[in-house]
Amino acid sequence: MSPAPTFETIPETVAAIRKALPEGLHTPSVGIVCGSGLSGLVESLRDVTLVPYDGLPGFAKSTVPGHRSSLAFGFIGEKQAVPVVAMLGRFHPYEGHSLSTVMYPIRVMAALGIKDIIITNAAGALNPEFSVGSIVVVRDHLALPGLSGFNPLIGPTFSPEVTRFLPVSGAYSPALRRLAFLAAHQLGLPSDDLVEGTYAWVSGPTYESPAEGTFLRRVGADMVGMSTVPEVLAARELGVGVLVLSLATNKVVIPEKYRSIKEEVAAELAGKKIELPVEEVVSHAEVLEIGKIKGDVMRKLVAKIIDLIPESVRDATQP
Ligand SMILES: O=P(O)(O)O[C@H]1O[C@H](CO)[C@@H](O)[C@H]1O
Ligand code: HPA
Repeated sequence: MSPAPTFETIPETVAAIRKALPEGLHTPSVGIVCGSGLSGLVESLRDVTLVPYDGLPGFAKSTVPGHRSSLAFGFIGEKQAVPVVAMLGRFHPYEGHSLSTVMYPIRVMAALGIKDIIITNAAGALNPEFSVGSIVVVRDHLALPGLSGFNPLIGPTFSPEVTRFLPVSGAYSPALRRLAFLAAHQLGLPSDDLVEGTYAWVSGPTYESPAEGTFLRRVGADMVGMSTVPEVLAARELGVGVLVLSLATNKVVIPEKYRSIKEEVAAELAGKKIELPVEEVVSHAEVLEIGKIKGDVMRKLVAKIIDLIPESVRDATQP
């Protein structure tokens, strides 16, 4: 496991990044986190400067296929040239990274000056009304590891300035969520493409068993994934406005009724012909494939949302 970075290394990391950047990009106002297979979001950026994670104090290397290990700085927007920084690749606890390492890039982006962050991820759909390819504007979360003793903010507070007891009831900015739906409308996306829901954070790296999927659905989750929530907490702790967009890359297997091998054997012994069900299995290859198919829509949506964020909002800390 990489050593946990602390707030004391932030100035050093910020200085190393700024040294690699042209003047106009020193203070990005919006951050973007690219989820699995979604690094193509960078194609919306103009005048890009890449800063590899390798060599940045406190940064690790992403080991997951579909995650590059670089920060991309550039400008987005038709109406205005908004300076942004995108993480091409994130860190997940299941890779063996500490939660501090997972949150560190968000804290660095906040120190660089971002006021808002758009966090994207690939996730499994639990809500039966969602289709593969739906984009979910996250309105709330269920932090399963957090509820069971692995809250990312356990331990010494990150810096003397942040609160010990972070409220998360309003973590997902209503103002930014509103802009997401306005942006979808302006892009002419079909209304079913963009929906709202609650994201359940699990540790992974296994996908959910049918019983786990059933449990998560019953307790109110619409989507499930292995990332994002630590990043949301790190951003909110520092007053950064948060928008999370989850791409439904697969449906989580939630059986209406379990297949009964006992009944199948009985039927076989009685000489009856039975039809065997097709077993559904999720794979990361499928997750990346949907990311590729929907990547362009996600890219246009994120660019449009950034274009719609009024300067007054970008320049003020989100409520
Ligand atoms: O959340 P992101 O990084 O998009 O990736 C999602 O896809 C991977 C599983 O296929 C897991 O890492 C899950 O969290
Ligand atoms: N479960 C957890 N994480 C995921 C999934 C899933 O089904 N799909 C993509 N990331």
